[in-house]
Amino acid sequence: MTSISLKNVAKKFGSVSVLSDINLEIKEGEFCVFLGPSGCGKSTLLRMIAGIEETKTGELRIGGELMNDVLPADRRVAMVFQNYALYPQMTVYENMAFGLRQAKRPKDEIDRRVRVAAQTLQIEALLDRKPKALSGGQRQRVAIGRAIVRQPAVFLFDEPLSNLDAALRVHMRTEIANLHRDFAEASMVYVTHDQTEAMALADKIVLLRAGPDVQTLGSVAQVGTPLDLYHRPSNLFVAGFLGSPAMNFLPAEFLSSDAAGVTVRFETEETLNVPVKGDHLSPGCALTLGIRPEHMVPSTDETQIIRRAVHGIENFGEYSYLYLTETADAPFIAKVAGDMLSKPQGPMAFRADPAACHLFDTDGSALAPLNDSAALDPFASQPTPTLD
Ligand SMILES: Nc1ncnc2c1ncn2[C@@H]1O[C@H](COP(=O)(O)OP(=O)(O)OP(=O)(O)O)[C@@H](O)[C@H]1O
Repeated sequence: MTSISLKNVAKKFGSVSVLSDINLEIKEGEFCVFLGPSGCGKSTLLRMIAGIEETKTGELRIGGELMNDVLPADRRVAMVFQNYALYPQMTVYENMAFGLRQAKRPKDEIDRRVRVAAQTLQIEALLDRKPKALSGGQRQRVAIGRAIVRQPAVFLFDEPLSNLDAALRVHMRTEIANLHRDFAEASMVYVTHDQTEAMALADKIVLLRAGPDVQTLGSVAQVGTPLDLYHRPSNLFVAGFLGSPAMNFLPAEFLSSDAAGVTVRFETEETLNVPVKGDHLSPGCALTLGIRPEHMVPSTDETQIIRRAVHGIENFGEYSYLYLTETADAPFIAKVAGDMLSKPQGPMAFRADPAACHLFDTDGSALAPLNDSAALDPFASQPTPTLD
């Protein structure tokens, strides 16, 4: 049993609170990613699981056992740090063997475990080198190897790839996914502020948010699978955090609600229907419509249309961004296939697929979809194109 459970966990540094009321269940074998903006408390939460930071408020359990007062070395966790934290005076072999020697494991067992881990990570040829003679990617492999040899129940990763260049990050990401497959029973908790890494690796994302100022607390904004958070954000923060370019937000006025959903009107007098529940809303109340750039599809339809002038274009060959506002303050972007436009132009019509539209209440919470499963992945029911 290597599940991790946090109940009403909070954290203060002196008088400054950084985390409040964290309740989480991470299942055995699950790959859980803590994602969120800088300073929201991701690393602090990870370090609390590791035991490097104390947990004085709430309950932290690993495998059902209360860990609040258990020393880091006795938690069966291994942590991989962003800066690798290798001992510069030791060889790769000695770095990987260090924890086992401290634990007074027999010499032949240490040797066997180090060599198996080195083989898994393809660093056997580097065992006699010192860290300064390694590339960034090789150093990170050694740091991961040092975690593997301890055969932990829980792997903790604190932004392990952020010091690597873009190509190597993608490569190491695959290696970490393979590690998860090879150590299927170990739970993995991974901190990053990179949403691509989170989407690619996670079984479950815990998206944390910081308060509006440094005195307010980090808290959980939403927990779910990557696609759950992407397709069904429960609030404006989650909707705006995941996705690049970010989701477009447009102020809208509530007009009516019926069995087909909610109808809203924009300043431009255009109206849209969104399949969400709105029985509780009063006419005229202010809402926010959310639609992702890739769901703004050029169209000749007459209904469900948003018409805007194209003020700027970025062509990337495979796709382009059309900028539909003059200023960058509140960007409104359509991401369209290919390079359909070469210069700005007057009003152009985009169809906003109802299933891909989100509506948010004045407090920022998402209005519930009429059909939960459809909203989770609005395009799941579309047939896969075939090559005839
Ligand atoms: N030892 C400490 N003493 C005082 N404040 C701390 C300490 N460690 C962290 N903090 C504060 O706690 C908050 C959360 O820090 P933490 O490093 O957990 O955030 P993070 O989400 O991991 O950020 P980043 O992505 O920038 O690493 C920050 O405001 C930070 O300044």
